[in-house]
Amino acid sequence: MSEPEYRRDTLSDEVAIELVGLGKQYGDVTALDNVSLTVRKGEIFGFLGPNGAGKSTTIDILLDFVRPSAGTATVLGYDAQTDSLAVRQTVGVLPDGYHLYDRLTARQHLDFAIASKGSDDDPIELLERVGIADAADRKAGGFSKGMKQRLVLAMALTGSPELLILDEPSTGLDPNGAREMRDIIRAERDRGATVFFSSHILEQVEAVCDRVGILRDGKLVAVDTIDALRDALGTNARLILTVESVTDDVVDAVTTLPDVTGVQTDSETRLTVTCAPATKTAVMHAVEAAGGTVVDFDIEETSLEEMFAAYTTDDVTPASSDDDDPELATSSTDGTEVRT
Ligand SMILES: Nc1ncnc2c1ncn2[C@@H]1O[C@H](COP(=O)(O)OP(=O)(O)OP(=O)(O)O)[C@@H](O)[C@H]1O
Repeated sequence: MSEPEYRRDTLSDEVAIELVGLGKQYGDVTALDNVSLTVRKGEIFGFLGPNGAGKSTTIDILLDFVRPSAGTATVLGYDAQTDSLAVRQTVGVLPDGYHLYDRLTARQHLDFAIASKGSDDDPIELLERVGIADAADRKAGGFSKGMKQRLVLAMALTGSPELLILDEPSTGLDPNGAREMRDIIRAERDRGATVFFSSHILEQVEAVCDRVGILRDGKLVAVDTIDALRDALGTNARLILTVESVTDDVVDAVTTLPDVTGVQTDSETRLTVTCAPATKTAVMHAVEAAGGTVVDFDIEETSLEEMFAAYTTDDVTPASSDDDDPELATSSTDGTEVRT
């Protein structure tokens, strides 16, 4: 058995993508710096990061469009550089800025993809999946941005690949298209495929991803579920209390608590308290001890944007999740589901 075969057999059981110490230098620019990551088979993995973080460079290395300066990338057990033909044959790809042939129809593009993959897919069925079957015999040159994106996705789905690598798949899609994209990504995972995709659209990522990795300046700064990353921030919980009467005593009692950074009286019965997550219970106790009666509460979780900013800018620093307050991880007094 040859060496590449051996590597594929051993690694491909559980691992879809393996990056080890991956680095890429463009002259003085460090596009990737010692990135190590394992994407498991069968998961939907979101690859996030601000503009210029290195997402496309990583994907380009996986597909051997770009050679790394350091480290290795393995795709379904194949070395991305030495076995790049096998990778391209096996993987479904939606690259950044894919070039379509203006004078060929959607059907002809699919025929080409089907022949390249050696699959027996029906081009119309593929076009139906991505919602452009009625444009099968129109030339791609006249397609809108979203239609082009859908056509490239149909090409990526050809041959039911074990792994889909999608670079910004929602680019150019309207809200319906974005929803259909999410449905397709889930359906692909459900049939057993692995989906690795980069995105700026955080709601899209949260809606479908099992785990995410966040790149910043070429470094991988976090890998986990969105919930775990949000919990790890541990900052800026906002507790919105409805109290029978917001008295001065109640406000004073809350304001003097340690780890309370803001108290705002919204109305005679509403108080918004900004505090560390672990202080939320103490706030409720303080209100009651000062003679207030809490009739309802709600907790605002860190928004996706705040979370993304925390991991990718210097303004906010991710903290440990050890100070989470399990007492409040239930529901508010009006039965509304809340999260800490
Ligand atoms: N061919 C190239 N020559 C020089 N620098 C490059 C080249 N390709 C990428 N870079 C640089 O490498 C860094 C990473 O770029 P990359 O395109 O991978 O980021 P990205 O995360 O995909 O960004 P975006 O979200 O804007 O697409 C950037 O600083 C970019 O300018």
